Amino acid sequence: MVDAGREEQLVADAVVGKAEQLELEQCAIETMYGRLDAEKSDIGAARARLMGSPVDGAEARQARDAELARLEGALGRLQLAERSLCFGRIDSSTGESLHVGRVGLRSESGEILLVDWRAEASRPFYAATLASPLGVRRRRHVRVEGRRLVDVSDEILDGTIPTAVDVVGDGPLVSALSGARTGRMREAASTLQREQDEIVRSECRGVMVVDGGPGTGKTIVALHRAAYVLYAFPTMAERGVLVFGPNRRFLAYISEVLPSLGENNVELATAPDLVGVEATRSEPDAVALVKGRRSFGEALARRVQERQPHGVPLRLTTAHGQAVLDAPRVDAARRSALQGGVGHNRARGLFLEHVVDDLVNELEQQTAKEISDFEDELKEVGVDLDRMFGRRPGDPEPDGIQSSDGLDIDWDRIRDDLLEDSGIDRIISGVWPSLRAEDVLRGLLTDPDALARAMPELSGEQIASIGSAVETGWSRADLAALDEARALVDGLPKTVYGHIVVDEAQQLSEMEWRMLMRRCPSRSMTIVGDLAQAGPTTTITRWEDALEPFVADRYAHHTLTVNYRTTAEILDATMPVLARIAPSQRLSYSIRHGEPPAYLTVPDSDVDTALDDLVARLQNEHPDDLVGIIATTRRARRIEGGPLRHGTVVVPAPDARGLEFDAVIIIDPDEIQGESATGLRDLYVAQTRATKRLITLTITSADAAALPV
Ligand SMILES: Nc1ncnc2c1ncn2[C@@H]1O[C@H](COP(=O)(O)OP(=O)(O)OP(=O)(O)O)[C@@H](O)[C@H]1O
Repeated sequence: MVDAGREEQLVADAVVGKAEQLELEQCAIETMYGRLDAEKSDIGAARARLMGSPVDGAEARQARDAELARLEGALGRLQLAERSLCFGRIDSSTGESLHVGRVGLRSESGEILLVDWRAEASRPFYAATLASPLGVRRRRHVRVEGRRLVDVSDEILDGTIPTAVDVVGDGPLVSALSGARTGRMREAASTLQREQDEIVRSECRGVMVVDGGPGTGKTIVALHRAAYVLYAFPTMAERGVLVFGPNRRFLAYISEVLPSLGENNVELATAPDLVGVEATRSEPDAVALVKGRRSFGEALARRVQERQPHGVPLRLTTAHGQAVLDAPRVDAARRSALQGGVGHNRARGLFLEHVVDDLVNELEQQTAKEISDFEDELKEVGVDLDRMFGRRPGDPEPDGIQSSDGLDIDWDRIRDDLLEDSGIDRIISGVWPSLRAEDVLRGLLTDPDALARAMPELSGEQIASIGSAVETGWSRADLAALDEARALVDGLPKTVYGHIVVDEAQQLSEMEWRMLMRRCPSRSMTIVGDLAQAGPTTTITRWEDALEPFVADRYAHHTLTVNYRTTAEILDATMPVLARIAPSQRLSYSIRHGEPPAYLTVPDSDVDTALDDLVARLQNEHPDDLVGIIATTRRARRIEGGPLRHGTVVVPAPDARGLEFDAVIIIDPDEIQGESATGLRDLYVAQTRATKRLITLTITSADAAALPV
């Protein structure tokens, strides 16, 4: 037992200890910022020198531009490291200590001042636990504002007693998670948890799938993984890293994470960005669903194949003679032209070359035969050809075939002529016309018979409506189909990536998986998603079904289990819905507690007033809260079109995936549930967006009174 006087002394020691610690850390941090400034100015000077030095020739200019780009990249990274340059420190049981932060820094004499969070040396900062301290005695979280140290917080991991130089406080994770949301996701390099860090730092260079319930940090892991790939796998980084998300609202939400991790070289894209075409038309989910199936791509491929010759001979008439190439020869030419997935239009040129080669061969043989027949005829009538051409006995036979006037036939020139011959081109166009990808897709969408064959589950009415909608623009499902048609017609996309991160991957249709895989020939991907949150336009219900066509079973799979977003009370309230949409999925484990969810009922005519009252009350009680109002698409549009409610964001339930708010108001679970075939999943998504407060407004028939339940 510690007596009162001794206790006071310990507290006083701790206070002095903390003040001293803060002072020491502040000194260390000032040194780091000093080095950061020096490195920035060194790079600035190197850049100025380079720009001022003369360059001689294109090669030297190219080399200089590459070096300039490298220096600018390095400078950009250092500039981005300014905020929270250092956020942690580990002290080993043997007395060594290491500061961890956004970039690596060394003093002028080469001594390590700061280690990049992605470096191997930083691993214990994330991986050490009480059960397995990995030689770490103390893990310290450091909080700076501007360049000023604000606080430190220590965890003692090796079981030793904290001393006056240890500042044991609240976990920084809890304070990070309890803070108000801003509408933009924040990076979490300083609080990445062990199970997350293991995935981020994985040595796996192929495909990695990360799933887990809502709020388990899948997006956080995916984005930190992208930053890690850029740091640790330079060859992948050189080929580019893409983060693919379901819509622009989501991309805007995550847009600040990578820059604040010092990485500006990552492309963020949605399907319209990849395809370069906007989806301007909506369509029934049932139609989008079948358009997203692989069989739709196969129908497109058949349409393109039908514009190539199969089992037919080719009759060719040219100024140099006529020839018929039989069907096996035409088929062989087609097959070799199509090798390597070059696409119909480029293959057409190769097919023309094969056909012309065959034609020249044929003409050569025909000419040789004609000459030899003619010679035979002349011999028969007694003409001595040797005398006629002045050949003496023992002279070699003429090399190649000669025309009757004694001149060599230049078959190479004839070949070149034929390649340019408009007549031949017309004949080839008859069997292998040049195509436009848009026309191929439009052709299929407006061909009721072909559609009925490709999509037997659609009604005649739906098929007719697909055809008539084509002229009014492309739908979201059309984009992947257009991408597929382009690959078939014009070959694989020019822009590919060394690594692709896919978020909300449960949303992808089979055609969208193909669209992404086309852009990642190395099959190096981080795929995160939650199949229980899948929307109505995907047929994928298991990761193996999505990946098998591309990598068979060669992929790693991790499941995250701790919920960092939602309080335990809110999570519990989602259990009945989860049990219906994904009975085999276990609820994640929440590390935070809070208010129980609230339920209100109002008549339809009072929804707007009830919403106003609710928002006013929330803002009064919790002025910093960001409030998400989630409703059906129709209702969300109506609310958005009404008066602006400051501090709120209105989101249609199908677009809420991935987002989060301090408080969420759900407007009518039944309406959301009835909006689509997967409405219950949309409801689950809506219920799992709140970090602190969840309020559900149920609409009753007009005459029922508003009553809290
Ligand atoms: N290690 C961490 N440190 C700080 N915050 C974290 C950490 N891990 C997750 N979070 C926070 O928890 C919240 C949920 O994380 P995230 O959005 O990545 O979850 P998710 O699994 O992608 O959810 P959903 O399935 O709903 O898209 C976010 O606010 C995120 O910043």
